[in-house]
Amino acid sequence: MANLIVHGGTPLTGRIVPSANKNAVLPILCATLLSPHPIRLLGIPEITDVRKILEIFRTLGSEVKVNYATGVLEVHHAKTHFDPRTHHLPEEMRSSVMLVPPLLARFGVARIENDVQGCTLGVREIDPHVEVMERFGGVVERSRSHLLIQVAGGLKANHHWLDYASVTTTENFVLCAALAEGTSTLMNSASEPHVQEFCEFMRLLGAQIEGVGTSRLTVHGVKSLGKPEGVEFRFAEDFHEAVTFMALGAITGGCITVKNSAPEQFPLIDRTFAKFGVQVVHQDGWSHTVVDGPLKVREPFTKNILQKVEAAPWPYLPVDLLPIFVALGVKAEGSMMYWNKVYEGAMGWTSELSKFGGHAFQSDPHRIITFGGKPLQPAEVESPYIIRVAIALLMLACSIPGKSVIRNATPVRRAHPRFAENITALGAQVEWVEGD
Ligand SMILES: CC(=O)N[C@H]1[C@@H](OP(=O)(O)OP(=O)(O)OC[C@H]2O[C@@H](n3ccc(=O)[nH]c3=O)[C@H](O)[C@@H]2O)O[C@H](CO)[C@@H](O)[C@@H]1O
Ligand SMILES: C=C(OP(=O)(O)O)C(=O)O
Repeated sequence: MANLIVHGGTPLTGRIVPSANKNAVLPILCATLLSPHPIRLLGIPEITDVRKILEIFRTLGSEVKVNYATGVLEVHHAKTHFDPRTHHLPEEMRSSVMLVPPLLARFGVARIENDVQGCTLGVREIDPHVEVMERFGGVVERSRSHLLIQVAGGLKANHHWLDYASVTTTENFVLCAALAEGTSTLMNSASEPHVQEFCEFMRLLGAQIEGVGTSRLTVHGVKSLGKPEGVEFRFAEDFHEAVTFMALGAITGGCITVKNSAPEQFPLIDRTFAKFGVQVVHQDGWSHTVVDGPLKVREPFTKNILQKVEAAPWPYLPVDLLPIFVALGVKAEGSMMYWNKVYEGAMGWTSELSKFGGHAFQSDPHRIITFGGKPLQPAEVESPYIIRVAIALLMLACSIPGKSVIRNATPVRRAHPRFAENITALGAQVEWVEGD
């Protein structure tokens, strides 16, 4: 685990181009395994989860050439092989589960370890994924350490309706359906920007997908994916990172301008910023915040209710962004309620906020209330294993004059390449210290 040491109190200001969205990059990397032809990806971020997937590709015999300085990845799964007795998919990241469909499509067998984990946000279900595999003809065998999934005679198209709009289950459905025999439909599919970006990449490979961005996806199976001469795809900017940089500017009293090619995805995000007195301006492919005086929660017109931020599957505000707004709420004068409708274990870090002098109250597993604008002091805090909670704690540390320590900030490296370097260039004094 590594710690971040922060000397806060400097307004962060400048321009920055966000990196690619981890949650688009990971399913796209998994999708490359569906094709035996060369694939070139531009803008690949140097993050832990990418390294782990590339490592497994190399172990499987794929050709992988990556240059993180230029952001170019060339991957070619021509001589790839898979043996469930010796090849184990990485356990420390959720997206391992999206390697299963390509393995089933190409080798008829896949194995997934029992303990596949991601951020500690609560129960991360595996059942919806297993159900999808079974619907496509997978036969699942459970053992003490893993699940073995086999399919005889190719994947078979089907119609399925998810219990909830799960991001990676939707991506797994599309990964299975792309090469399945026949037409498949999925109801209650997820439609997050990263799901849409993943579907765009699948289309570039030749997948026939209708309904991208909606809750009903139709996929007409094709015989093969990719092109012998190769395909090239450039990742879009990560909206999580764009929001993070803008919020860092606003909380420190500075102004960070971020490249943003998709402002049409932002109306609800902009309205959420506005609840804290932060205006977002989108202009000529760039976005920045404008703050008039200290941050202040906007009073609702309805009497006797709390102002609130509700997070749920897209097109709601994404749950992964909630901690960023909690940091703003601790700083802003006034009260705000945050409602995480997805995870039951994502809000249990109010005690860390209180170490800064912040006042936050956890009302139930899904909700907290911030009573912001209290005097804050630097502190040594401990991040749970949740990417943007580590960042929310860092945001507060950057806004408070003096030295703070964010212990166990390592999850930041799962999603945001060169994060400390990037914010240093914007005026922050922050460094990594490898810890116990
Ligand atoms: C690699 C990747 O892309 N990870 C993202 C993906 O994870 P992931 O695809 O694992 O998240 P899901 O969309 O499946 O939802 C996560 C969990 O929430 C619960 N649930 C969710 C919705 C709902 O209506 N009811 C319900 O019970 C389930 O227990 C589920 O396990 O989407 C999450 C939700 O946007 C994000 O936090 C993760 O960053
Ligand atoms: C929860 C996250 O990721 P994962 O699903 O990979 O744990 C995240 O990106 O915030």
